[in-house]
Amino acid sequence: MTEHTGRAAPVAPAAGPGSGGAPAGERAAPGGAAAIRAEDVSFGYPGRPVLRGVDLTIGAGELVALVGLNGCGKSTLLRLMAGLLRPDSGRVLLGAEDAGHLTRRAAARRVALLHQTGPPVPGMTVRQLVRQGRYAARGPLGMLRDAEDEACRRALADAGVREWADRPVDSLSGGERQRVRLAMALAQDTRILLLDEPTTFLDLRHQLEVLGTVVRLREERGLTVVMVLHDLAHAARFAERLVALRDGRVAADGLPREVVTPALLAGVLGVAGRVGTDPEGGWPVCYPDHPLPLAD
Ligand SMILES: Nc1ncnc2c1ncn2[C@@H]1O[C@H](COP(=O)(O)OP(=O)(O)OP(=O)(O)O)[C@@H](O)[C@H]1O
Repeated sequence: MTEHTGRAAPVAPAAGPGSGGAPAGERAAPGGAAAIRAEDVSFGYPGRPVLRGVDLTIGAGELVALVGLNGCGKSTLLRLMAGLLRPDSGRVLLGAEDAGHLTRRAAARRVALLHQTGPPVPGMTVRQLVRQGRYAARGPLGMLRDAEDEACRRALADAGVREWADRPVDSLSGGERQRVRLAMALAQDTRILLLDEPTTFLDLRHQLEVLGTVVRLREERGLTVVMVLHDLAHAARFAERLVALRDGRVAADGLPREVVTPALLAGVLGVAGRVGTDPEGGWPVCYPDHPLPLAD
């Protein structure tokens, strides 16, 4: 994995995509293209409504952080964007295509989703697991394409896990496995990357390294990235746009320096606190104080 300086990609509001004064949801995407568009999306599990009328456009090339309390629907929204769930009403478009009409394989050629999975298959090596990320790129008979080995090699290197390629995944620590999951998602080689808590289990150093890698890959390859982060400091620093969900709805959407306020902390994240500005980087810095009772 390439070293990241720690001086994050100040996701240059002035020059970056998504900058400008318009509300983020209405902002024109770079080149005018929307990579993902959720249109009035509602979804629930049996007896449990989760998302209620979500309208959200992610422009091609944007780097967006999705934040919100546990259970507010962040992972569910990513699964809808990945075509793994179908909305009860509304629709999710990937480019011009309705994600709900795509086969799993077709969706996986467009979108890679890093998510928390169950325990690894005993004895399966890192290389074997990362190769599974190539399933959508294979032919219907599972024939390997020439590009497969190269894509896997590149994904192992990008995620910084090449040295573990021949180790069984079940012999790795939680943080090491998390980076292997990132490699598996990168091996899909898609233009859209959805990352559900990509820094879970990682020590601070590796959190910064993984987020730096995401920023770098997005810049180098023009990827569209939506990542769920619980660490608001990281969301504010590494993403150029922050979307907050509350009770299954978009409660805030905009540039981190506009959106990260004491009102967001209190009203959306249930925390009393102050917000300052990093003197060097210019991104917002939160000083959370104490939890607040959650309003219904
Ligand atoms: N497969 C499922 N069946 C039933 N309910 C589910 C299922 N998956 C999630 N839920 C419920 O849907 C709601 C939203 O879950 P989701 O995982 O999208 O939340 P989240 O915002 O990602 O939470 P967290 O921050 O804890 O990961 C929660 O109340 C959860 O219990």
